[in-house]
Amino acid sequence: MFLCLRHLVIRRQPYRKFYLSPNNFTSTKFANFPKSNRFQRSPAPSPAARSPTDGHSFQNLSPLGDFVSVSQIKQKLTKCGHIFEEGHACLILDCFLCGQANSKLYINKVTGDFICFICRKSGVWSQLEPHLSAPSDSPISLDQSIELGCSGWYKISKHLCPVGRLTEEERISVSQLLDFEDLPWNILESQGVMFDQENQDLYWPLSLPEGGSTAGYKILSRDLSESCYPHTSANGLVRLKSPGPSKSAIIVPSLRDLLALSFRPLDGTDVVCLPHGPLSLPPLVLPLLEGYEKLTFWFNDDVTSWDNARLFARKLSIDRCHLIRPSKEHVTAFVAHKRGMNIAETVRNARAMSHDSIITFAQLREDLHSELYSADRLTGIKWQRFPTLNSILQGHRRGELTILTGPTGSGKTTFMSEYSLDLAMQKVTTLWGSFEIRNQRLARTMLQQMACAPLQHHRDKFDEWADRFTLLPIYFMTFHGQQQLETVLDTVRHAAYVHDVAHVIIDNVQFMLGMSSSESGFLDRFYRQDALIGEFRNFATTYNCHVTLVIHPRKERDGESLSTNSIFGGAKASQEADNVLIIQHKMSNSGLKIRKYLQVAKNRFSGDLGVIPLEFDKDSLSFGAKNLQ
Ligand SMILES: Nc1ncnc2c1ncn2[C@@H]1O[C@H](COP(=O)(O)OP(=O)(O)OP(=O)(O)O)[C@@H](O)[C@H]1O
Repeated sequence: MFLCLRHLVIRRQPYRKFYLSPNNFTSTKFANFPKSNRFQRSPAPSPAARSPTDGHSFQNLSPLGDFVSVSQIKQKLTKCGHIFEEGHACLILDCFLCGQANSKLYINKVTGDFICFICRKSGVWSQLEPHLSAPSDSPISLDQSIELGCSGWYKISKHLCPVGRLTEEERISVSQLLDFEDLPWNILESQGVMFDQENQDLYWPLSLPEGGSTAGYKILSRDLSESCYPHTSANGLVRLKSPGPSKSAIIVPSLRDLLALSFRPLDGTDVVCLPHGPLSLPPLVLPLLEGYEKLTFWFNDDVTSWDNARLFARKLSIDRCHLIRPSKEHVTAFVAHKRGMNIAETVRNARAMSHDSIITFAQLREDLHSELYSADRLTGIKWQRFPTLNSILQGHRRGELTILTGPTGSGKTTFMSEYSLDLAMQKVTTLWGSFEIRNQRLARTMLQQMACAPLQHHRDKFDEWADRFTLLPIYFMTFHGQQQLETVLDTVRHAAYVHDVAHVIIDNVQFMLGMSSSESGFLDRFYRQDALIGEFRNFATTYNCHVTLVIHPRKERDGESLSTNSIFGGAKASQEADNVLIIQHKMSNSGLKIRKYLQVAKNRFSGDLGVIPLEFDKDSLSFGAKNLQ
């Protein structure tokens, strides 16, 4: 029944291991690898792992294949006589697959995936490699090619009309809906924007370069929210070109920001709106920004925007990225326009995002100042369902490691499901590694928790709820049962690069420790768990991603409370963790009822500890505040 939940399921496939970690970056092998691309090699998901909505991204086009480093790719290209240009995120060469005039082949320097926007051939390095030395007139047929058009488009298009056909009354109504009095209709018309007369949404084509085709649509709804069609695989850009050649661009998260900047175009500077706003920057979008020498992020000052601007800058090559930093006066481009502020000056004041290896306090001061004006950045994203958790932990912050433990069957998975759902509903991109229970069951629990009602009694509502759930940024790994640590780590790193994942949950780590129960096997498991925790700690820091590890307790004696010492393994788990959460049981005074509570046993951020009662509601499978539809 849950097959129709169209979330990407990441399936790890065997491949030749090859790492580009920050630690081995200095080796000669990778000496030429750009600083911004210090990511580890990632695995290729199988074609079977593709979701129907994700058919267009690099990641989903990746079949099985060996991996190579950027230096190996360069060597191979040179050996086969291909002249390439070293771009910021890609290697760029004339597309020998189609040979059409001006067609370019972009090869991602981190993943090795390739794309040509003219012939629309795309895939992974192992697919391209055999064709590098093929004579140019030999027929080339790649296993995978993508059609960047939108197959389901005709279903929507019957309600759409070009904005040029709107009556004056309709235009006034749209301007009011968007709170945009001086909406520049000429721009909307020239960009081919369409209006959905049924839902009153604006459909803005996401364009691709060179062929000028459409990769999907960015939709601005009447409630001012923005989404994409197709939902996750719309990978083009909305771009306002400045007159004349442009070597720089301002990157804004929303269409209203883009329109606001159309009034005072800056010489030689384009304005670009990302398909998924500040939430993710798919690798397919990187080639579209290759031509710019300078990129300036003008995002909001919320914690997700701030964190992701830094992540995106790493993907795009941080050396060319600038940021309009949150300050007391920080407003979005849309608000700046409404207030008649000096846009050119704001853009001029954007600061470079890269620092030299040695910096002074004067440079750090900027960051500290910005941090103070973005309170959320310090304290993290607040849970809607667990207000007491907010008062103890202050919020959910990137780059931290949390350990959740509790007796067998105490509700660790159920609690973590709701805890992560709450965050995902606030746009925290989440990757679930559920080794113990199948994704179908986990998805059912989450859907029930989102709906706050038992699914089996509301079958008629299933489609409505599933549609809502589909929009949440949640990905599931398809692992089940015992897995190799490296296999899981590779998948997690891949997801961090491709999907900008902000929260990874591993439930539970015992499934990466092997099965042995002999004495030496037991010690070995201790050792392996320490290594595992070290690896995930490293990942959390390097990728600025929050990792939550579910770990079984070491011993469970009836009636005895657990402590940080009860976590399975050595002391490494509690030492490395920033937060330790323990689900505890407590017998009521009458001895008839078991009460559960969540104990915050470690909190590195503020040091505050405490307990949160967990009242389980069986209908909604929920511990959190009720009536939160
Ligand atoms: N407080 C609770 N009261 C009653 N039932 C609960 C409670 N919490 C969870 N459950 C139910 O108990 C079952 C087991 O819960 P869950 O899988 O979350 O526990 P767990 O601690 O992760 O288990 P394990 O130790 O096997 O990993 C589920 O069916 C869940 O719906």
